[in-house]
Amino acid sequence: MGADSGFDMVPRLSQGNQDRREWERFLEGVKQYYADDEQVEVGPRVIQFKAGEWPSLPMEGHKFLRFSSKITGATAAKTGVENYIREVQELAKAVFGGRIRPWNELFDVWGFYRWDFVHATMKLHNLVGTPLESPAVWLVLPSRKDIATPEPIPLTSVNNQGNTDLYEVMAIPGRGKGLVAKVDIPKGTQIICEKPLFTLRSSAPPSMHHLVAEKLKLLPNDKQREFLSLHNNFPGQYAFAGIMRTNALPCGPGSSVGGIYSTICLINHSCIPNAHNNWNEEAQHETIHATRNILAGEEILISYANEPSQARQRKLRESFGFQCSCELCSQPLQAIQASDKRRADIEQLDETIGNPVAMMSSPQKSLAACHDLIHVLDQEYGGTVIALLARLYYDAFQICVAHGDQARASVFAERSYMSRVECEGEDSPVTQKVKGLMRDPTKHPSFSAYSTRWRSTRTARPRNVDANSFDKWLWKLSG
Ligand SMILES: C[S@@+](CC[C@H](N)C(=O)[O-])C[C@H]1O[C@@H](n2cnc3c(N)ncnc32)[C@H](O)[C@@H]1O
Repeated sequence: MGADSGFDMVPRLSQGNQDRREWERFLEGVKQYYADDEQVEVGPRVIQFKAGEWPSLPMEGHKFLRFSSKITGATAAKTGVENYIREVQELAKAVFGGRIRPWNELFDVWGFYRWDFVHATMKLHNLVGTPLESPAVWLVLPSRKDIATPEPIPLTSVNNQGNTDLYEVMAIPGRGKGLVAKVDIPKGTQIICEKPLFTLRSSAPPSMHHLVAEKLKLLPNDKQREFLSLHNNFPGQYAFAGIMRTNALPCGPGSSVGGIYSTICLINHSCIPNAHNNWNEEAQHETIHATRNILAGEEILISYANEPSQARQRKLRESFGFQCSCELCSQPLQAIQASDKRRADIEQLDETIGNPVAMMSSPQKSLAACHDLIHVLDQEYGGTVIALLARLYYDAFQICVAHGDQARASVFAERSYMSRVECEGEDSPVTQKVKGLMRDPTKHPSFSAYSTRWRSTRTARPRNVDANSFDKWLWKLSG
């Protein structure tokens, strides 16, 4: 018997340079502090607490989540475990400040992370002892790769606007406020669905300021306050226009109409996002979906810009007024250059795919460019760019449909549909449109518009073949 106490790290450590440096500084602090204490050993990759059955745990490349101990009267007194917790907590606070959240179940102060999630993570690392039985001090350090293995924590309710079961608003070092996942959020989950406070077409600051004032007059007081509390990177004479410029999200790709949202506008940018925002024109609302599994304690991040780093940074600076400090932008120069090369390749392949003359005269080359693009996208974004994949599969659909190939067209439409469901939801008008084309590609206006050289029926796809052979057929690969 006994109660647990400790502290959590919220948001959890990222793989970014600043977090790595702070983690190193924290470890160095622990090392120096316990230099004369034989019970504690801090190696380059391990903190080992030797008293009782305290475990030693690997750290490199992992993310710090929880440090805790079970307090049992006699054992606690014998091992002095409470002192260790308090001391390490102070050392952590000195480096990580407000990210360190102390808790003590004895006094009904609960941790940020749920125990079932923490236990699942510990099991993955084969940690010795069990936190429920031994007077142990634990550092729980899950890595990104662990995410597929723990049982996802059931989501208790539908995730509409105002339901904060999935996330909470928190201060994020260097980025103002942000949204942080409270539980593991599986890929494809709709995290938020929100109606805008208002939408407005973009215009020059003086007129924008005036138009926003008109919109605000129509809102109730609490909604006016929500707008006024949003961040402004362009303070000055036209403050309302500054808030719009900092926060508005386009109502659809490339739209000059922007929407303002009380919650969604608190989501920060990452050049490698883990979530996707989408405007549903029919329902007139914006949704946020997880584009990969997001761990409890991770910040929820969307992308405001996708270009190679120089163009991207310029856009973020000039259009949105900030210098990006995301995981990618805080990588060493060499890694950023490698990413730039991939993003330039992505742009180049996009151009090739979108070239109508090539699509008409040499569709096989256009299809090959789609195939190449999948690999570059995967290398750059690690499978988190469902929205880009949805578009890519739709491009491949268009190439096939324009040459009368219903079999391939319906497979590509199916893939595009599945990606759309994951990043926009079943009820998105675009998802529904692609679903219709998946069932009957001939409904597309450019069916057989360029030629019938690839003519096939919808059911002519190969059956009972392995994935490799199917892919060879689908992409018209030789060999
Ligand atoms: C739409 S707001 C997001 C919420 C905002 N952090 C807040 O406190 O209200 C966009 C602003 O957040 C900050 N921000 C977002 N992503 C960032 C990033 N990757 N690096 C640095 N600042 C960021 C910038 O100040 C940006 O103008």
